[in-house]
Amino acid sequence: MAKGSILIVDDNKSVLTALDMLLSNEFEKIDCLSNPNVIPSKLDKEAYDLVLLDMNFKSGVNSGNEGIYWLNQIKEKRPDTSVVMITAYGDVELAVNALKTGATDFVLKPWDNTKLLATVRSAIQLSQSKGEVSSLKQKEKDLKSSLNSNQKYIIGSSPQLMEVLNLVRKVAKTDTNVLITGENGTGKELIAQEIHRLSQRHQEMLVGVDMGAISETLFESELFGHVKGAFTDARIDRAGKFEVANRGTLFLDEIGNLPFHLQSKLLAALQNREITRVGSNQSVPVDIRLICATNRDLPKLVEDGLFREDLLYRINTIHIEVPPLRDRGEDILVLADFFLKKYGAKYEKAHLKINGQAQDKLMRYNWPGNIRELEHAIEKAVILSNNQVLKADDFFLKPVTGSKSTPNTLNLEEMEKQLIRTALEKHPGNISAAAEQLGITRQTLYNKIKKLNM
Ligand SMILES: Nc1ncnc2c1ncn2[C@@H]1O[C@H](COP(=O)(O)OP(=O)(O)OP(=O)(O)O)[C@@H](O)[C@H]1O
Repeated sequence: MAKGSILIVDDNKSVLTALDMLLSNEFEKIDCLSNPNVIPSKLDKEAYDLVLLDMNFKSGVNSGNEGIYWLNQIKEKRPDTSVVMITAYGDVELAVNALKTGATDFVLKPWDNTKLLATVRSAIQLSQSKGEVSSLKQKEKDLKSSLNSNQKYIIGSSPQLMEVLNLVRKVAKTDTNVLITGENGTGKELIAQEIHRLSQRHQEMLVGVDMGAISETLFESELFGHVKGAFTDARIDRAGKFEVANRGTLFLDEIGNLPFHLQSKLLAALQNREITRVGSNQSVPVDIRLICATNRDLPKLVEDGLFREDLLYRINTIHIEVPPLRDRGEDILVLADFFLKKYGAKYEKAHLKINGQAQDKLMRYNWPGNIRELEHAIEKAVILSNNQVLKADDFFLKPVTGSKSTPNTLNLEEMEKQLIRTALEKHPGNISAAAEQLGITRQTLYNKIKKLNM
């Protein structure tokens, strides 16, 4: 017996009985109604794959209007249900009218059993496919909203961060391309997520691609998709990131790592707003909002011939620079407190605190790994400490070395900062000793720390 539920509505009892007998041999569930007024309450209780609906209920009136009326009612209540109209009159106009209103098909009385069964089967199939499409669409919607709800909060209250967030709010509502720059771990991806969340595309996907992690051979297939057989491993058709992000936002992270010879392919897709899957010759239009991020100096890469100037112009309509954590003053402690609560809860160590000396240490450190490094430092301290109050020694921070903290282009102010930092690192929590090492008084050191916004 085939899967399928059918509601037959006809005021002619003998028609109802004949159809019931014919169809109940073939399909799982058949219900009959002789009074169409019961249709709405019946449909409230049950979803049918098919309604076989009489066109003319009032004897002597063959306008078909009552059938059309009930057809509309059914479509409104159950848009996925197929409706096949039954009429004794071969009126083509009526049939066309019913089809235009949303009927799936038309059957004439007296009917031919084989033909009627074929019509019913295909109408049921259509309704079941529509149901599947609706449920897939719903699943897609749920998936998108659950993906988008994984958004993390942006913590911080420094004027530097506020400036960034103001810019984010301004550009989010537009469709302009945005380039986000900043050191590793400053929160560039988080800013991209925030732009998407505040944009008109927020119900669609934010699709991220790490341009530094895609192998050159798979670049085109990853971004533009491929058709079955395009290359040895292409066993099925597959959409690329551009297509998946259609109507949403495409986030190209580490754009500065994209090899030069692939940049023109990306540029072409962005300019033409269409892509062609690998192995296909059909172009597909795509509607995406583009956000790129990098920790590299793109104008310098252009100067060195490593990044296309036309691509840079295309991606940086709006430029957002995310400042490093060391320049965000108060944010260090605000974020430290946030991560303390987060990991305190995770490792079941509630009400942890950071003492003054440890706060000083966190404030003075230059955080080359930015917020990511701060988060790891706090997590580690929470795991390893046995006390309620975390002390300076609980934070294992890398000694300030390497090119990031001492670039060749230090100016006088930066050199001063650097020297003060090193002295403070050497004498954690002991301002007097640090001042002595620097050959200045304690008060002068305080004044300098304040003036240099350290
Ligand atoms: N303002 C913030 N509030 C809370 N968490 C933050 C904030 N900024 C960054 N983070 C967290 O720090 C980590 C690093 O952030 P993110 O990945 O966005 O940085 P990024 O600049 O994109 O890094 P990379 O350049 O290495 O890709 C993430 O776990 C992120 O959730």
